Amino acid sequence: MDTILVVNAGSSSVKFQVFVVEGEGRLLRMIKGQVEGIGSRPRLRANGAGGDPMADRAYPIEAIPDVPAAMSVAGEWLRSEVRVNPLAVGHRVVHGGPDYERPVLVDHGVVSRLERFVALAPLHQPHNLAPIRSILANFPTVPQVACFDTAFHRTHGPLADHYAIPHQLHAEGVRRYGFHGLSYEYISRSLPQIAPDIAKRRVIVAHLGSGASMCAMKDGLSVESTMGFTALDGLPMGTRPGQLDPGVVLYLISEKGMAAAKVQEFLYRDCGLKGLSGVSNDMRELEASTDPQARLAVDYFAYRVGLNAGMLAAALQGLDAFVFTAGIGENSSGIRARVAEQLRWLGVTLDEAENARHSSLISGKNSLIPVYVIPTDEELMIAQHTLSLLMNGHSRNTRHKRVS
Ligand SMILES: Nc1ncnc2c1ncn2[C@@H]1O[C@H](COP(=O)(O)OP(=O)(O)O)[C@@H](O)[C@H]1O
Ligand SMILES: CC(=O)OP(=O)(O)O
Ligand SMILES: [Mg+2]
Repeated sequence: MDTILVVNAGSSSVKFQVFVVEGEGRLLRMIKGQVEGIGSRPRLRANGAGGDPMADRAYPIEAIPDVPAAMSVAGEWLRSEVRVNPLAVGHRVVHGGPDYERPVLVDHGVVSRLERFVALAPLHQPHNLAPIRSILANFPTVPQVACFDTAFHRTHGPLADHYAIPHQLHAEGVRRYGFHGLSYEYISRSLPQIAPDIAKRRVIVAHLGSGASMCAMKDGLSVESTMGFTALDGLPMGTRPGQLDPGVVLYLISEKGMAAAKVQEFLYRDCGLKGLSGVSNDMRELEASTDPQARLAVDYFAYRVGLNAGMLAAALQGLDAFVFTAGIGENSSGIRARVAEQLRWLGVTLDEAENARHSSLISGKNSLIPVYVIPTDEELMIAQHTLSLLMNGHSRNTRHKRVS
């Protein structure tokens, strides 16, 4: 049986799926699993093709303190209990920089070029590259494909791609890349089936997970995003602040004497919902808490989603649909209701019962803008890209520009 293994390391989870490759390049999902709750309540869950449970194990926080530990647990489970022996492995790689605008077959040269972006995505890039390196070393004949979060946003025009800084920096690669592109690509490809009337129109997709961003789509393509050069900008996240006056960073350096590495650690790990609430980085815990700071963090999150929706609606010059996806967007009816409140001025209303049921269409009958919940599937996108590179035997991406 030919299979494709997909690995997706996020900031609070390691997700994996195994697909069987059937005739005519059809993919059939065989296993879907994740180690989630890294840093809060680690848990390994995996289901088989029909959703049948294959594993559900909770771990103490010290047993899986970080993404590498989660990767080992997932890898060990796949090796010992599933004995996967894949035809190819597809990886999510968060930062593709200015060079990579589509998925690419990986070799040592590609890995070293992608290493240059580790500093631009320190929560993700090292963990995306580690399994690639390990498979290259141990199974050098297994083809591997890197699929980039940044690639889907390469359709941005110059206004969305620039910061107001001297041009030389843009030429070096200091650009507004945008992330979560595999998730947005999946939503873009799903919309024609789910909502054919709006698929080609002006849509805001809110990818609300541990990392969170929003994308303005027109005709199924990304025209603007809340994230930029790194995955720090835009919405508040589990442990990242989102939009922040750069003056705060200068203050940390000049007044608090923080070195660059300390500032990086602070911005990626100590801010966001965790920093603001002082309670948790996990939205489930914040929603369950009566702590006033936890309440503030939840309100702040919904408020900032609303503010950013206004910005993206301006980029689109109107709005025809709003889509929720990812961990919070798919599972928290409470956050969706709060966000919808923030969008009331646009004529958005929710149907409470449909929202509570996590239905696909959750807007009220008289809502001026339809609101959808679409579970994302970054791993399916990666598997499809991996298979198509295998079948078409595509060459490696060769445009290489300087980044720093
Ligand atoms: N039922 C729920 N209610 C509220 N938040 C949830 C729920 N389920 C998951 N989440 C949130 O989703 C986050 C994980 O989202 P996910 O998209 O998987 O993130 P990542 O890919 O960055 O690890 C968790 O940190 C948690 O805050
Ligand atoms: C780019 C990013 O923030 O990814 P994730 O949400 O998976 O952490
Ligand atoms: Mg994710």
